[in-house]
Amino acid sequence: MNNVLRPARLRLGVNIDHVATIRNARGGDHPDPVRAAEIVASVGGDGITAHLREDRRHIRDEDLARIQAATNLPLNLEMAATDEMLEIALRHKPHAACIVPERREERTTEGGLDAAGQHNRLAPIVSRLSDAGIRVSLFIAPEARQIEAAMKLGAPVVELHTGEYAHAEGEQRAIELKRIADMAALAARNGIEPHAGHGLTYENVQPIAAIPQLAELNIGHYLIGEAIFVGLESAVRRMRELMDEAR
Ligand SMILES: CC(=O)[C@@H](O)[C@H](O)COP(=O)(O)O
Ligand SMILES: NCC(=O)COP(=O)(O)O
Repeated sequence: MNNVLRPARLRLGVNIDHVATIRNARGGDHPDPVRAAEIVASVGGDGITAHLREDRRHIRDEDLARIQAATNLPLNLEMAATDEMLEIALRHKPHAACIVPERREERTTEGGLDAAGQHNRLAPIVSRLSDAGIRVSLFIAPEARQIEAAMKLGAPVVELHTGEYAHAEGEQRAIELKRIADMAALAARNGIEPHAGHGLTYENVQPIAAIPQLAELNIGHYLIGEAIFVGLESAVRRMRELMDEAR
């Protein structure tokens, strides 16, 4: 492992969707995801991730500009590959757009984007985002054919879905971890910056953070849940410490 080029620092992007989930439960404006973004910035988070779902169950359109105005942190906008979301991304020009699969009836993002099967649908969206100076990321399962598809699409970044790893137990977890490590290495060898995220917690983050090629982790639901008990500052700091220890 020593001869692998490690990105200087593993970045932590904090997904603030579920602050908005709690806000929306009562229809008002508290708690405000913008306040969460400001706290993340104040404790050294490296970016804000927000998923504007088609059903607007958490983050809403008006949140995007407010988040962008509130901090200098790069915004990673998670979006479905639809004309509506493309138009929104082009209007807001986030630092990055992470294209994710979306099904309205799902509780959370259940699998990766089928970049291999949807080349023709994705190609114009990737081009238009890239032409607008938005860094495109594809949220994919850790599979070689999906990395190859990302290469064909010219995506500079892939985010490897860590959900299967997070849910696995015993020997299966080691198998899932190896898939992610192998695919991070494959992506990096082919000039694609690998990120990872979904379902990461204090308990399972370190083996992922130790994968040398990974440049960024995006973590949300667990951090926002933990913030209820210890505050968002402490939760982000603790995650940062665990990530640093793992490297
Ligand atoms: C794409 C992803 O893994 C997460 O950002 C997740 O989609 C957050 O939103 P949900 O919790 O609504 O799935
Ligand atoms: N892309 C993954 C993400 O942003 C956060 O996922 P989770 O930690 O909320 O499961």
